[in-house]
Amino acid sequence: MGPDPAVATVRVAVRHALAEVPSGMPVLVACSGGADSLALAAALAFEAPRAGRPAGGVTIDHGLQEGSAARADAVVRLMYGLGLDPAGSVAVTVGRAGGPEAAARDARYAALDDAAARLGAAVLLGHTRDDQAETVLLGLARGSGARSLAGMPVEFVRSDVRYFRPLLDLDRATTRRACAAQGLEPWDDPHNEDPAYARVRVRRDALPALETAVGPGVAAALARTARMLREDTAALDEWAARAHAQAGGTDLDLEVLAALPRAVRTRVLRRAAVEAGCPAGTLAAGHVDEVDRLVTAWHGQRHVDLPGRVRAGRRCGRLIFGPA
Ligand SMILES: Nc1ncnc2c1ncn2[C@@H]1O[C@H](COP(=O)(O)OP(=O)(O)OP(=O)(O)O)[C@@H](O)[C@H]1O
Repeated sequence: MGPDPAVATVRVAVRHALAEVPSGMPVLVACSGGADSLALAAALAFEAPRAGRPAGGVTIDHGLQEGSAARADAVVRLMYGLGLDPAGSVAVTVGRAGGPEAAARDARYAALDDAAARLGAAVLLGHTRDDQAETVLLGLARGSGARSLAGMPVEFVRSDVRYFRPLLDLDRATTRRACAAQGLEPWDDPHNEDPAYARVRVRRDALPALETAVGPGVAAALARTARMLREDTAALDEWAARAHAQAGGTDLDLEVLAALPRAVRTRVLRRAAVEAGCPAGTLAAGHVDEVDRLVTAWHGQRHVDLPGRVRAGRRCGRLIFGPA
């Protein structure tokens, strides 16, 4: 008899992801102990030896709840029990910048970067299609641009570490069933049920209400929207990279800029500002719009000051980014 269908589905997803990891590179699963990453850990433990690949796991103790260290130890034991080696926990200190969720995420990724870099490993994350749908819906409700509505990519690199999300096409019900079928007991983080978080309210109230209003399959539809937007934004980014090189780095030809569609021009302006030293995370849409007005609605305004002490101003038919 073959494995339970949910177990088989998660394993196939992991097998496909492993095929994308450079040969010989070890793989680490980031496991919180929740159903998604636990099902992912079990599938990795099954698939990695068959692919001839070393595989381990890491869990992060954010230290935000009572008993978190003991729970991290339990996740480590679970991972060893599955056959993942090495398996370890990393305790992190969560700061305050950007709010509690963002601070926990920053601390978690920094710790995952370190753990993976030490082993020269790639990292698997357990985000599912439901997480993707929530991200897109939150972005829509907040009026985000295409970059944000494009949701989470299946694969990305940060700090030279390759990250993969093998479960992005699977729903949460599948990971829960896969855990149950293998006798794995996931830990349900109370934060995931806390209505103080907008994401929890979207999961609990908004998505079910949408399903009632427009019919089943809303999460899959939102994930499809994200995938299409990701392709579109990748094309626009590529166009902007070429236009940026053509317009001239941090000293840009105003005529070339003015001839570009706004979606491409604002991307070029953003790139130029960052190249001149403006920290990418601090550059808001409003800043870029103000610089854009120097190009398309100039009526004598002198310059625009940007974060990172960068200044954009017009001179002799050029838009110049430099130190303020
Ligand atoms: N404490 C943690 N330790 C290790 N990895 C984590 C931790 N928290 C989150 N992750 C990783 O990030 C992914 C997404 O995080 P998120 O907070 O949405 O997950 P979760 O609901 O806590 O757990 P799960 O996704 O396993 O059900 C997880 O699937 C996991 O891969």
